[in-house]
Amino acid sequence: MLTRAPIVINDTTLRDGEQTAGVAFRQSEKLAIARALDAAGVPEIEVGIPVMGEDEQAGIRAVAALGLKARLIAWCRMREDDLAAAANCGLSIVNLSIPVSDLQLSAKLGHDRAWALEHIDRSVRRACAMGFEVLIGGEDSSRADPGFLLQVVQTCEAAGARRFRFADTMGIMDPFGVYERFAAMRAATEIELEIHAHDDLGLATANSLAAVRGGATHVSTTVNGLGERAGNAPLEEVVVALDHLYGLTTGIDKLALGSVSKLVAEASGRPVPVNKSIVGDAVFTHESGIHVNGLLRDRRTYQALDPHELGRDHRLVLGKHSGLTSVLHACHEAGLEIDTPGARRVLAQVRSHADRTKTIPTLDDLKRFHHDAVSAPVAPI
Ligand SMILES: CC(=O)SCCNC(=O)CCNC(=O)[C@H](O)C(C)(C)COP(=O)(O)OP(=O)(O)OC[C@H]1O[C@@H](n2cnc3c(N)ncnc32)[C@H](O)[C@@H]1OP(=O)(O)O
Ligand SMILES: O=C(O)CCC(=O)C(=O)O
Repeated sequence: MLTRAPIVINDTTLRDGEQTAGVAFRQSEKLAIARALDAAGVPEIEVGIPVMGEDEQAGIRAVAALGLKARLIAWCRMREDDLAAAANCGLSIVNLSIPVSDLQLSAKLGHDRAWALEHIDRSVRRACAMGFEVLIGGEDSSRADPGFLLQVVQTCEAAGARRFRFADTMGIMDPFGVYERFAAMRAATEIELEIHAHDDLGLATANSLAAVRGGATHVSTTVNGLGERAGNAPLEEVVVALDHLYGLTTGIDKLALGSVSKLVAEASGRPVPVNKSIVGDAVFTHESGIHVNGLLRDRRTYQALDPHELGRDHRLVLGKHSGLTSVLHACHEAGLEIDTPGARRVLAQVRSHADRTKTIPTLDDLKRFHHDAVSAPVAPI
């Protein structure tokens, strides 16, 4: 367990989440998602990208007009036109993004490290003078020279930025590397540090936790892990893992995670896989005979998380891997009397049903198997 101040979640479903190829939220959906995140206790929401134009700005203004408790952030490139657009949106916090790897600095912007440091200093001061609270996004931080990155963070701090966001833009880091980079930044600066992890190697949540261990105060997330390519660190995973593994609170209501997930799945047109951690439909469903037998004796035998924490419950189903306990239990629950030899006959039918249909038998199926099993002639001794 870590003894620390609450970790602040900066949810970017409405910005990086919407950057998922093919996803576009209507204004009504943006408002509904913002409301749901706020009601769940998400303290920061990255609302959109003002420089995209009037429609995007209108959407951001509409979210701002909701009067939510959450702090709302506009994502900007580190450019004057982006800042001017943000000034049109009624928000007081901007995230100014600048690439910090040599590759992106030179290939995208045609500049070098010295220019970047000067540009950060100038841009932060300008944005502060415009009355914004300034957060800095270090795009491609994971491929930046580690020594240069510390200079970047110190330049942000000296110029008056409140936060530096380390973006593993390409999702190429592992938790050990992330921990080291955050520990080094933490030792070099007092400002807030945020991790923005992508999931290209399936490590976004693990990397976010490693960043927290290394000193991150803030974590970027998206609902259901929506986002560029393989997506971002999923809100639901980060919130539950921080709580379970480190005892760190985020102030987010775990009971709300399921409904927020459904809302975003629908609005994005990206269904949640049934086995998706925390919010997947099947993550508390058990078929295997040994597991069901254990769960019925003591839930802790095969319970990673208490589903009640998420407003859910275990579901025990019959299938190819069931054992006799499962069949006896299912029959009992359905009010069907059966003895052990009868249950063996039901089990044979359950297995054959699973092989043939690749589905979980319904209550009607079970009643039919039961009827066949109890009316089957008893084999002569
Ligand atoms: C890692 C991330 O997620 S970064 C966020 C990415 N999100 C998006 O791109 C979604 C929204 N983007 C858009 O709507 C458009 O790309 C806009 C409005 C930002 C820019 O549109 P356009 O002016 O048509 O530029 P275009 O998309 O062709 O190219 C991007 C420009 O941004 C510049 N740029 C990229 N990152 C930065 C940065 N951090 N700071 C300054 N300039 C940047 C590029 O060099 C390029 O500049 P150029 O037009 O002078 O060549
Ligand atoms: O620079 C930032 O603010 C982060 C941008 C981003 O989404 C990323 O790098 O993946």
